[in-house]
Amino acid sequence: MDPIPLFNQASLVIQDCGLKGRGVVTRLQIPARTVIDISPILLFPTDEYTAHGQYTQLDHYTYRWQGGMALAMGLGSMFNHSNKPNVGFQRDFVNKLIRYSALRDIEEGEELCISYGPNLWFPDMEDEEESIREDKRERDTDSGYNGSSRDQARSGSPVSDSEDETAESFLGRFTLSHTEDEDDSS
Ligand SMILES: C[S@@+](CC[C@H](N)C(=O)[O-])C[C@H]1O[C@@H](n2cnc3c(N)ncnc32)[C@H](O)[C@@H]1O
Repeated sequence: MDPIPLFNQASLVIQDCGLKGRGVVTRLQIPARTVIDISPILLFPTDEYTAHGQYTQLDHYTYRWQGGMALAMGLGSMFNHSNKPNVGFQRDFVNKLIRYSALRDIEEGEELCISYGPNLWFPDMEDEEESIREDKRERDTDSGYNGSSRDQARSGSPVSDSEDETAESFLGRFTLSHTEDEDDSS
């Protein structure tokens, strides 16, 4: 798939991110704390989601929300997961939207990832991809090539925690049963 530029965010593209499927990549540097996107959400009430949504593709995309599960309309549904996210998000229950912002300076060519939290419902391919990149770097170094800017950016240091909410609130099928307890207690 050729990278698809986004009209409202000229520096961002949706592109094939290998084993993770499609993802969001920036073509320009993004300073820390920049608001990257504001996605309105579509709310699925708990009873509807429990009866139907959780058995569908929606379950790969929905966020935990007050009163149910929410689908982020726009970029919010396209961020892949990383254990070292460079994007944080905050849910705005009143206005029914999610704000995404840069947790650190992000380099040109980096994929923008959030954290889905500890309970993933798929094998995390980030490590796999990193080892593939590492192998490639070793081969390229042997051949005198120094690697692309993206390769270098992706091997950077871990991201520090942010006051932004991380994706303990991003839910997949295996964490659904915790939803209401956690929401009720907050
Ligand atoms: C919200 S979607 C992200 C967009 C998705 N890649 C796509 O092409 O539509 C979440 C899904 O992306 C994939 N995904 C996200 N992060 C991943 C990762 N680190 N490793 C493997 N798969 C990942 C999983 O299939 C997950 O269910």
